[in-house]
Amino acid sequence: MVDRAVAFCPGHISGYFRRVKGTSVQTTGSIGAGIVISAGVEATVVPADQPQVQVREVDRAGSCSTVLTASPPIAYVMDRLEVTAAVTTVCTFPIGAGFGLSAAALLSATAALNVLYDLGLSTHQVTALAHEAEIVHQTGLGDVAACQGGGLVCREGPGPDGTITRLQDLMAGSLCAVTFGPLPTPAVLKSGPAMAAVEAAFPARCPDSLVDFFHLSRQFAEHSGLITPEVRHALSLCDRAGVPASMTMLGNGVFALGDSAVEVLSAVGEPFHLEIASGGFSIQEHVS
Ligand SMILES: Nc1ncnc2c1ncn2[C@@H]1O[C@H](COP(=O)(O)OP(=O)(O)OP(=O)(O)O)[C@@H](O)[C@H]1O
Ligand SMILES: CC(C)(CO)[C@@H](O)C(=O)[O-]
Repeated sequence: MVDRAVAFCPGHISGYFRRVKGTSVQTTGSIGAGIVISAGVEATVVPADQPQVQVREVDRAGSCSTVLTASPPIAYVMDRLEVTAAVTTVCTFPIGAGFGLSAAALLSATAALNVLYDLGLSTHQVTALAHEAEIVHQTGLGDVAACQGGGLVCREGPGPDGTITRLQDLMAGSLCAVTFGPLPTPAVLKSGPAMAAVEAAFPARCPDSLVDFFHLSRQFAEHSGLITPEVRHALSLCDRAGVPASMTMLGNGVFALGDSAVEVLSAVGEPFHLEIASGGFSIQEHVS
């Protein structure tokens, strides 16, 4: 009998995406490209009589505070699994800023619940359920599929079983991001005009390098209609300094590549240092 299980899942920044409506939730999602980042979500689960979720964020000073006391997509997972538990998620990056944290929370919580209650789900079944919750709640489209592994990810088919190519061991140089506040994913995904512009802007090929990824992402961002005034200002500073940069999808923020990126973005915010993760979600610990 396990008393507590802990799992971790990296986050994901989408550079460009296009929604795909399939014939089932598993074939519904998005195609596009992004990077899986080492910052993500750790989920700890313990048995409880009622489903409970606490969403905690650690700020830059290291202090941890509860930012939400509910997470409908995680509650959905418990309902589908017919289990109740107290789930605590902890992240070090802000929620709603384009770091794919809803997907990371879903994958880590589902994986931990599987261990806690010895449910016998395969990795594929854990991923399928997390993706289902993400699609049903419109908290994301392609992040669960991306966070099955690491690297620079190109998804050419929707859902966790779509064709996914991962470029690993990239000569990344320095990567960083700034955020100017949340851009709630469900609000954008539910907007017809926003999604029509996104569809028209989609660059229909995979990147062959990190620099190419920034180039394609920026082309997409420029045509997507999603660039906010703060993002425009930050992108102009990057352009002037010759720093490849684009908008974090879907968040009101910018991510950038290269040794001078931190300095340039420091003029508009406090940059988060990014690392490309080499793998996807995993169980960290279970205590009997
Ligand atoms: N760390 C988390 N732990 C638990 N639930 C979360 C977490 N992050 C997001 N969620 C759930 O997903 C909902 C939507 O979050 P949202 O998709 O805007 O954030 P995000 O995934 O960080 O952003 P994005 O999808 O743009 O990268 C939240 O209201 C919450 O219910
Ligand atoms: C919709 C999205 C841009 C943000 O959650 C991402 O999930 C994606 O690439 O599908």
